[in-house]
Amino acid sequence: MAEIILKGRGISKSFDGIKVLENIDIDIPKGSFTVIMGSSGAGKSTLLYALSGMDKPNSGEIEYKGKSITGILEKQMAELRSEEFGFIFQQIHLVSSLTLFENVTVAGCARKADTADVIKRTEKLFEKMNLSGVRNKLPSAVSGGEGQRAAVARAVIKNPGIVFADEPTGALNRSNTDGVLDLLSGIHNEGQTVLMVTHDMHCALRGDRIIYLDDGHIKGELSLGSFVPGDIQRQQRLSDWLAAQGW
Ligand SMILES: Nc1ncnc2c1ncn2[C@@H]1O[C@H](COP(=O)(O)OP(=O)(O)OP(=O)(O)O)[C@@H](O)[C@H]1O
Repeated sequence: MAEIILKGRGISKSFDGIKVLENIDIDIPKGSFTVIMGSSGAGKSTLLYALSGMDKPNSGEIEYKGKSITGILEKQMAELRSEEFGFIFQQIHLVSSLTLFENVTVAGCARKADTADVIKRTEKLFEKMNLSGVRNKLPSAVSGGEGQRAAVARAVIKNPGIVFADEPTGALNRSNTDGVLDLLSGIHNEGQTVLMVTHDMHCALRGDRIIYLDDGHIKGELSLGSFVPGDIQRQQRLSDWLAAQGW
């Protein structure tokens, strides 16, 4: 059985006295591509933020690589997020005054990083992500798809333990969406653990495991196996399963 890289137990979260997450238990196996689905307002992003240490749950325990991260100081949590976690959001948060290439190398040059190695790895990522031609452009001068592909490069430059993606294609058209999804499938095939929130079935098909959140609870879980482009049966399985969840 795969190692559990991230574990949540009894996670609850309320906003203004309204329960959004209620006693959630969740395991993220190393190397998995887990997708959290559910209707709007089900608590998907709240769960992702709690698991990634971006927001604190009201109660519950979270373990990363076997160690509790629940009670750690904010400074240590910030270090953990910076060193071990990669993030991709719907809105592309690149530094507007830096080129795409600089955005990625700056993120990669954390403590103890070898600058020459970071530059070499960024060049490789840019080649793989079809970004070499726009590497010296500012974020404002590239397309949404190019910007989001650079954001994926930035998320993986430090070889994070987990990449957290919150609706990473929510602001993109279909062709740019597929470009970003192909990158996510690519990094997953290379062994990267990915945890993605989406409300889009087309995106969810990339996951090997789907969790359905409903009214603050995990209602169901589907094991989908590896993604194969154009697999009609996979689409049907997911679609039938989502319908059974009340999607
Ligand atoms: N910071 C906050 N303050 C108050 N309420 C919040 C906050 N963040 C989330 N909520 C509320 O918690 C509920 C769950 O929000 P969340 O963003 O986790 O849902 P979601 O499933 O990701 O929805 P969507 O698919 O629409 O993004 C919603 O009712 C939302 O309004």
